[in-house]
Amino acid sequence: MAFRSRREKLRSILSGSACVHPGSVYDAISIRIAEDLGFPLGMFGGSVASLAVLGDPDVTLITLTELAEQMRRMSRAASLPVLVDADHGYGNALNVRRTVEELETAGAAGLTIEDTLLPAAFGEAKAQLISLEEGAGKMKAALDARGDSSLVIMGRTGAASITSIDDAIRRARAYEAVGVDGLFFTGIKSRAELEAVAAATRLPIVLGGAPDELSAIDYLTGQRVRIALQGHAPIAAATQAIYDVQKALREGTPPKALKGLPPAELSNRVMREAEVKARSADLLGSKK
Ligand SMILES: O=C([O-])CC(=O)C(=O)O
Ligand SMILES: [Mg+2]
Repeated sequence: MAFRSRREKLRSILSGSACVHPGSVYDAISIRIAEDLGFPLGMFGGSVASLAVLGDPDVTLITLTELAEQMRRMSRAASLPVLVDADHGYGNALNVRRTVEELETAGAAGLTIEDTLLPAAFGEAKAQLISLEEGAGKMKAALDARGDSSLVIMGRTGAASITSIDDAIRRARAYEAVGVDGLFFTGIKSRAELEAVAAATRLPIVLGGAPDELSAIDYLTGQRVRIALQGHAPIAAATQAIYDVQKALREGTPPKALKGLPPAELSNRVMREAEVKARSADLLGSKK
C-alpha cells in the first residue's frame, strides 16, 4: 500500500517517547513547506480545510468530497504523514465508514472522529455532544472501515469543556475499549485535568488547543501526550501576506517594489522545480 510508510511514521510518533508539534497544513504548498522544514507530521484541521477550500469559518459546511480532495492534493504533493480532523465523520456511523474509506484512499496517515454534535443543533448556543454510546459506535465504524490496518483512527472528545472532565474520561475509556489508536482531547484547561485524563487512560494522547500551562513539551511528554497542536498560524499568516500584497498593488505600488515576496530559490523549492525540469529534459527533450 503506497501510503503505508506514512501511516507507520505516524504510528511510531504515537508509540514513541517524545511529544511533537505538527505543522499546520491545508494545501500542496503548505504541506511541502512543512515537510521541507522537517516537521514530523502535518495536521489538517477542519477549520483550515473550511477556510482554504471555502473561505468559511469552521461551521461544518465543507463536504466530505471537498475535504478528501484537498487531502488527495496534499498526498500527491508531499509524503509527510497527515493527521486529518474528520470532524464528526460527516454524519452518523454509516457516514463515518464512508469518511474513513475516502480519507484512506486520499492518503491520510490518520484521522480523528469526534463526539461533538455537528452541524450545530437548532436553538442551542453551546456545543452539544452525542451520547457516549453513539460516539463509541462511530469509533467502531471507523475502525471497521479501514482497508489498511495501519491507518490511524483517533477518538476525539471535547467533553472537557462541554460537559465535564469526568465525562471526558468516561468517553475516552469507552473509545479505548472499542480499540481506537489514540485519544484526542480538546478543551483541557489545566495540568490537573490533563493528569486526570492521562491517569485514567492508557493510549497516546493528542492535545488540541490548550492554555499556556500545558505548553512545556517535557511536561506533556511525561503525561503521554505525543502530539500537541499549536493552532493554525500559517494560514492566518498567509491571509495577512495576501492582504498586504493586494493592498500595496491596489494602492499603486509597482510589483518590483513589493515587500515580503519569497526569493526565487524558495518558490522553486516549493514547486519542486528541479525535479520537474529534470523530468522535462528526460521526457520532453527540453534543455536542463
Ligand atoms: O484539529 C485541529 O487542528 C483543531 C480543530 O478542530 C480545527 O482546527 O478544526
Ligand atoms: Mg475541527
